[in-house]
Amino acid sequence: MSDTRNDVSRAQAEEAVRTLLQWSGEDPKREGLIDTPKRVVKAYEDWFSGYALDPEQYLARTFEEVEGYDELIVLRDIQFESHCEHHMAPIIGRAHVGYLPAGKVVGISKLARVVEAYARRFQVQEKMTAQIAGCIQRALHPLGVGVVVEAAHECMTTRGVHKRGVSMVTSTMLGTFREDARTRGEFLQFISVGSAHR
Ligand SMILES: Nc1nc2c(ncn2[C@@H]2O[C@H](COP(=O)(O)OP(=O)(O)OP(=O)(O)O)[C@@H](O)[C@H]2O)c(=O)[nH]1
Ligand SMILES: [Zn+2]
Repeated sequence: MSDTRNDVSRAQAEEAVRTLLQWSGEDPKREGLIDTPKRVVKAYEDWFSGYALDPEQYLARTFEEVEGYDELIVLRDIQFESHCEHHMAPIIGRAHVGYLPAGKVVGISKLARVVEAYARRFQVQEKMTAQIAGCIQRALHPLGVGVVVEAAHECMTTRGVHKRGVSMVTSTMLGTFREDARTRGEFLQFISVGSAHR
């Protein structure tokens, strides 16, 4: 892993963590905290790895053998972890993604990869929801796309208003999902049907 990213050296990033520790009331030099800046920077590489990814590229490979399939395709309960851009606090949730193909069909894991690539960035839930839908629209040109995201924002649970058990639900509907109540209804029905994993 490169030592400098986006014009910031690893040493500078670690120093920033040390500053926050000290600002919080800690002694960054005490034994238990010596390696913490290093760990936090490593964790950031994981949590924010999405900036280095090009989500559309995951949808470049399509399956011709299923090109005749012209019904709804839905991947539901795609779990994700993100961070809110206002407080840098975790957003934990799941996304449901559906599209009505117009020829191009992708491997289903790729839809989850698109969600991951956008989740591993600083986010606003509405923006992430629209980004996922827009990416699928641009890459596959389907007849329609629907994305529903349900998530808990830790900036609302562990701080601030301190409300547990609150979920934010957002959706972006494009094409037939927006214009045709039947397609939208079928999608919403698909994602609300009980899953074995819930
Ligand atoms: N719409 C939207 N709001 C978000 C999201 N993540 C966090 N927020 C909200 O962003 C707002 C930021 O409000 P501010 O008043 O600037 O920040 P704050 O003083 O920390 O607000 P409180 O959280 O109410 O303490 C808060 O209401 C958060 O709940 C998101 O994904 N979408
Ligand atoms: Zn927040």
